[in-house]
Amino acid sequence: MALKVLSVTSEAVPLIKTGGLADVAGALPAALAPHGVEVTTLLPGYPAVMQTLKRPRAIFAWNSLLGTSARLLAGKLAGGQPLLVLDAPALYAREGAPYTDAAGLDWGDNWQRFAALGRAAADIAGGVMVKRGKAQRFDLVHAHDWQGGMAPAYLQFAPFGGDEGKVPSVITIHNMAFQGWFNAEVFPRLGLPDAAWSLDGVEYHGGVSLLKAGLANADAVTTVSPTYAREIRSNTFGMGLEGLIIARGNSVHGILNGIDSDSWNPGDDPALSAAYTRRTLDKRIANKRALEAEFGLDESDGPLFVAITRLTWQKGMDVLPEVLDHLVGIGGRLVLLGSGDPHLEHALSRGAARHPGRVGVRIGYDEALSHRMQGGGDAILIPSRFEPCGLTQLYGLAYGCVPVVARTGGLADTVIDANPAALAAGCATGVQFDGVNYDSLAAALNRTVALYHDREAWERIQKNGMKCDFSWKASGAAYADLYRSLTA
Ligand SMILES: Nc1ncnc2c1ncn2[C@@H]1O[C@H](COP(=O)(O)OP(=O)(O)O[C@H]2O[C@H](CO)[C@@H](O)[C@H](O)[C@H]2O)[C@@H](O)[C@H]1O
Repeated sequence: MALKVLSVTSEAVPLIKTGGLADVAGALPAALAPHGVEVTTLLPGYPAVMQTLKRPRAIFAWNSLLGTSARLLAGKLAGGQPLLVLDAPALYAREGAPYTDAAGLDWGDNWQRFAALGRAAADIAGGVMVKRGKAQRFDLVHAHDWQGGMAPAYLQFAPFGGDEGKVPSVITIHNMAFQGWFNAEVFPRLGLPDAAWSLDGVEYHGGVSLLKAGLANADAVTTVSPTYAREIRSNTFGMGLEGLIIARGNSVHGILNGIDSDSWNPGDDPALSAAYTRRTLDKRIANKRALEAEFGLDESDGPLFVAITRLTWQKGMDVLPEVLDHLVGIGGRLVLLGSGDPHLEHALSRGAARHPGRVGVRIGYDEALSHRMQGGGDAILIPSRFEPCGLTQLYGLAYGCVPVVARTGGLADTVIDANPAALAAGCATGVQFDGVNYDSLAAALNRTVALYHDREAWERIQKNGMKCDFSWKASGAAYADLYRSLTA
């Protein structure tokens, strides 16, 4: 019998995406299926999600889910896997982004929007739905980030059906920086017993943290790379939650993200002008020319850097504008696609205006363009200050767009620096540097440009990256093993 897992997430491709969480939550069902695990995804009913439901079927209704009426709709993901959508119009039927309004401010009722998601998950997993007289329970709940964090807390402190309904849970940290902290006033409205207002419960610094609620109460905690799993034991990366991570000891696991090798395959990618494999790398040049044209850059055989990113401090995007003059000075060019902090958007756009024909910036979000950039750029810049896993370096490896990365988190775990030993052994896949500041990034750019001009070495690096297997094969098996260890 397949193990039935309920994945509780606020994003999943292709339905709704603001970042990497969506890629991972969207890929998990297919990644787990070969291991005898049936993953059902539970998503909030944002307008973007509701629109995709074809003939939605209501399979359950709450009169009051934390004070609001809600229905559960059944649907299917693109791959045919089961999807549940929490249709609670008072919480989700609004214009704007999943977490913020049109002005970019957090929705004031985010505590309720995502506590309701957790409450619904605990009810569903505990068997609130009854089919032919039989409660439809799940074997395990897998919650993601702070938005899913209340599910383990409800399963622990207020399971549906009492102790009978206790279902084991896992929480995955995709980003420790977002902790879902709210004032103490929300506690009485969560429907939890007083015992939950405690060190082992949801209380955190005099308020409620949805992420802490999950970390303290899930049976296992995972994060998305082994290095980040170690880093979050320190205060720099743990961001206040390091003590709890240390206390959870061996229940904390680092499982690397995989990539969806069907959507990210340069040999068969409809977004590219020219498909190619590592055996036909010479065809890549057509994509580079197309990218230059798309961004209005001068045609050149020099290195073309790309960056595809949320524009935030995490991603080191405050350092990139500072280093632009240097990048251009050593013969490089850059095309950037991203959105986020308005100050960073301006700084980068100003940089592009200073270097016409050499630097192109597109502010916005564009999935197909991100593919064209991986397929036409020579190297992808990822100067993150912290990076739980990172996906764009994995896409870069698959596309022969050599990753130039800060040595942190999953970037440290997935890229082999082209140091003399790795070059001699013929196993380098990219460039790593330590510390995110002008000097370190400028030095990494110098090293990359020098490598680029050694055509033989560069091609070797590209091909090594393209040979790497960062599909979900190994990580799917690791999640399945973890689930089984908790349900045995
Ligand atoms: N403007 C744009 N246009 C088109 N596509 C864009 C884009 N900006 C970003 N993207 C895409 O969004 C995704 C971002 O992935 P990252 O791994 O960098 O995640 P992020 O920091 O959002 O997520 C967190 O969760 C993920 C998943 O666990 C971790 O890998 C990561 O380290 C952690 O910070 C990639 O698919 C990228 O191509």
